[in-house]
Amino acid sequence: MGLLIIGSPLTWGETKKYIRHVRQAGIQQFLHMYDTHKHSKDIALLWGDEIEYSAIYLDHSRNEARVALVASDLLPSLEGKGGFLWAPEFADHMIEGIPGEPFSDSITELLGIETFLKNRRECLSEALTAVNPSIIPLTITTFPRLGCSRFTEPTFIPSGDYGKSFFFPNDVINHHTRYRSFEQNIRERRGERPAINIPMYIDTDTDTNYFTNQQLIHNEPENPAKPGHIYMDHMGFGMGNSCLQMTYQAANLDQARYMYDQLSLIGPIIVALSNSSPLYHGFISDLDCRFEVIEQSVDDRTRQERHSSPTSFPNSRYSVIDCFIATDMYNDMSVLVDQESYDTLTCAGVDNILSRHIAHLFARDPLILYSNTLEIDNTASSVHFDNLNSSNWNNVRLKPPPHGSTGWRVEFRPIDVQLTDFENAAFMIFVNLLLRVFLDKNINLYIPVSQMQENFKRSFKKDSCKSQEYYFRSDIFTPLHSNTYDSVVWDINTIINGKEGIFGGFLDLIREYINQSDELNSEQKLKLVPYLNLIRDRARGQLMTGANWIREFVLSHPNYKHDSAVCEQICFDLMVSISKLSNHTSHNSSTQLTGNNFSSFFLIEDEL
Ligand SMILES: Nc1ncnc2c1ncn2[C@@H]1O[C@H](COP(=O)(O)OP(=O)(O)OP(=O)(O)O)[C@@H](O)[C@H]1O
Ligand SMILES: N[C@@H](CCC(=O)O)C(=O)O
Ligand SMILES: N[C@@H](CS)C(=O)O
Repeated sequence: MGLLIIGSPLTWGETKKYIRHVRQAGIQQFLHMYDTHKHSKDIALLWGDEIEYSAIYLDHSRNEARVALVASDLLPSLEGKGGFLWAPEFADHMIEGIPGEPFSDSITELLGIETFLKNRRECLSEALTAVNPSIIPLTITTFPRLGCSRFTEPTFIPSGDYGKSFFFPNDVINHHTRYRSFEQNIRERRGERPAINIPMYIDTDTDTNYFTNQQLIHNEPENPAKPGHIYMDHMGFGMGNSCLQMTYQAANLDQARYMYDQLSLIGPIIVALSNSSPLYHGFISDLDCRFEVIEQSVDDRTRQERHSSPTSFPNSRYSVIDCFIATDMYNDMSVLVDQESYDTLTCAGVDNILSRHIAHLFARDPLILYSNTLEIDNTASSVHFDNLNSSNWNNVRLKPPPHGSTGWRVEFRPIDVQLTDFENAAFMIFVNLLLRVFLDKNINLYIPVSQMQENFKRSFKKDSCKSQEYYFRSDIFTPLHSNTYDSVVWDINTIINGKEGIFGGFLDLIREYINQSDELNSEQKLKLVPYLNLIRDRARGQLMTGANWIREFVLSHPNYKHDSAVCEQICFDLMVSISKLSNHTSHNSSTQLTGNNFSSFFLIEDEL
């Protein structure tokens, strides 16, 4: 959702004049929040999810599926509906669902998450049906034919204006000024339209020059499309994709910093288990995750910054983090900072590591500015801080307490949204329990940042749950400030399910934690099992990820021509199948995406 301000956004030309002002004010706003809350403690582990739903129009008369551009008009009437919060997202077919109030720190509450998600989907479904009975909410990460001809309902044609997309009409963007300004200002700062090139899955009859040979692109002074790649040229190809995010409130600032680092470190493992997005722009890709597509779609760096300048960022503003914030010991990447921000923070008493994190975020330019918030009381507002914090789209985000009773929060952001409520619930439960284990046992997952970044790269690849191995700390029980460490390279199955004599596995730690907790009775413990079995069986390679399932669906479709293309009929059938799956799957009815052996996971009380 991001920071939604009502007002008139400035153009990029105007915004540029205030960059230093925004940085200076943003740092003062951070310092105010920091000073007020640096000693806050014993705050409860509240948490909440964010799911980005897609409104999909199914045209049964033509067997075509399209994205339904309804969000801007629908959202006012959704306010408060069902007790949920509903928010806009970048594209007008996206609607974000958030709990009305954050969930509590009770483990018992986790048992109701799937029902909560089903109710939220049902609530949105009713609202969409009232607009048009042919529109349904799906939790797909990417619409497979995003950017192909007539992919929207109603139909819009790309304008063809200079610098704009050849494929993606700006009418697809949500009407809130935030999103339209992002698209324009990122493009203007960059100096040209985004160029997203994603490796294509190559089959026997694939035309690897499909995009390079397209007439419009071919006429460009320099062909931005790469052979053997799926080419996309608009921010919406990335930010039009959906994820599942979870936000956790920490007991205090130190714990938030620990959570930020550890959640970042487990990111690649959770990504590999949850990948759900192999299709882009009408083609099958060689990736399973949306992350690198979004990374390229919002890359606002100029050509010079991207290619040579040693004083500029090596990556996009949507990226994996470059430094940990609870310790410096594993920070082996050079980190660009805004020096003035860093000096102000350190002079005000913020330690070097946290100062560097904030000054690193502040080395990016603010992208959107509103004339009505330019001059603001820095002790009463965090608008300029949030401007930069919320447009550094990293795999994790530290969120300072804006007001009153809220604590320091950490947002876990890397994973694709799952096709079904059951799977989304499973990942919320798994990450939540794992985080509790980490806090309970002071688990130490640290490896160098460079190895964590390499893990992420591996986790985005095709079939990364089975085909890749990941750097992992060989002893995760070493004290957090111990200065000896060793990393090994393990597969996901070892990390999740363990290997005799080597590592017990994350699920074993969760099992031990649940068995020691007196919060759940035997029956309640059993209810957690199917969710954890999903994780167990994906890690074993016995259950497909969403990405595997989607890829197989396309490859085995009778209309598939071995050319890597996802035609209208395949796309329609896929959307219909996902709709059936998401409406009918419960953990004990599906054989496709869930496990069926519920009994032997936990030690049940009778057996204790
Ligand atoms: N005090 C809290 N502790 C933990 N989670 C919270 C708390 N307050 C809100 N959340 C959760 O944080 C998530 C994001 O909330 P919200 O949309 O209000 O924040 P935001 O800053 O606008 O988000 P984003 O960073 O995604 O733009 C939701 O899941 C919400 O339930
Ligand atoms: N849709 C984006 C996240 C947008 C946001 O920052 O909230 C993603 O899939 O990562
Ligand atoms: N969720 C993103 C989309 S651009 C933001 O608002 O920051």
